[in-house]
Amino acid sequence: MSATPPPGSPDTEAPRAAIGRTQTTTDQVTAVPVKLLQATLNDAAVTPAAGDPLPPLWHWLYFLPDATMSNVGPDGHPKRGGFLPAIALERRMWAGGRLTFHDDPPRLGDTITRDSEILDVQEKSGKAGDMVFVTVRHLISTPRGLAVEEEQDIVYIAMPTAFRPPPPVEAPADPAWRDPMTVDPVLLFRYSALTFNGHRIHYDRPYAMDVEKYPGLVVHGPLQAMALMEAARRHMPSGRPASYSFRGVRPLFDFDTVAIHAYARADGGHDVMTVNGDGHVCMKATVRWADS
Ligand SMILES: C/C(=C\C(=O)SCCNC(=O)CCNC(=O)[C@H](O)C(C)(C)COP(=O)(O)OP(=O)(O)OC[C@H]1O[C@@H](n2cnc3c(N)ncnc32)[C@H](O)[C@@H]1OP(=O)(O)O)C(=O)O
Repeated sequence: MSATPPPGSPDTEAPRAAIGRTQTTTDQVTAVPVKLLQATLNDAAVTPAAGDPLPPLWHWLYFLPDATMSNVGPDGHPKRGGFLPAIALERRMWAGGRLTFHDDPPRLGDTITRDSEILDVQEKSGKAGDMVFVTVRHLISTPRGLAVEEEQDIVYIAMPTAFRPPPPVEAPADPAWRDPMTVDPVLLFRYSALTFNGHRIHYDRPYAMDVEKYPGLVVHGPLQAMALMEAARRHMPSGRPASYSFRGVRPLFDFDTVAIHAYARADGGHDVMTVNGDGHVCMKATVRWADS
């Protein structure tokens, strides 16, 4: 385990030396981000009140990165170094995650604590070339105890010279349900603002296209994961998600026509996925329901 270097200082150690590094942060579950995300997701939910439970995944509205402008890197994220290892590969993507939701969620008004640990740093070679996956575990607690266990996978890839999408994965036929999802630059801007995510691929088209070589603005992985979870909850109103896992398979863009497909699983859960206009899966997620 290594001590956390100051933000922006290059990690002189091997990236795997960061494994075991820990960080604890606290925050307050306030109403304004909840109201603004409801509006952003076109959700006509009632005004949030003290004591209301946060829907699953909505803890992503808290514990936001607060790097000063002088500590922001060229991609708009906090400069490399600090808690996360300073990976040299320039292009960062949110690759996936796994969550367990305990019985008593964070509630409006709670002071919440996030205990984070770098669980793994793995160099891999894939179709996109050399990659480094960093897995971070977050344990989210309220005054009543552990509420959410989460593992996040972040991937770093070399800056490409041209956009080379992963091989397409066709969405299976005959979904149990299929909902349209509208994505556009305003949605992406609002989600970036709500999560204080400065990554320029989501709102700065010249940067996204000229520097990272995407064909358009990239839809956030966490936004897709949330949209999939919200769709699953709409269709299963009496279900309580017990666990959730998701993986970004293919980038989704602001110009795409998007649908959310769902497929019932033999274990009582659902596979849900964002599917682009070509019928290709972009994010694939699995929700398992408590008591199913
Ligand atoms: C927020 C935020 C950023 C974002 O939101 S970025 C937008 C959301 N993320 C995406 O759109 C990711 C889309 N996915 C991809 O572009 C590709 O799947 C990816 C991640 C570049 C990998 O593609 P490859 O074709 O190179 O992968 P391979 O099939 O060759 O697999 C090689 C090994 O990597 C493992 N792997 C692949 N994808 C994932 C994944 N999503 N999560 C975890 N692991 C993955 C795969 O299992 C192979 O491993 P082996 O051990 O079997 O070698 C922000 O920055 O904050």
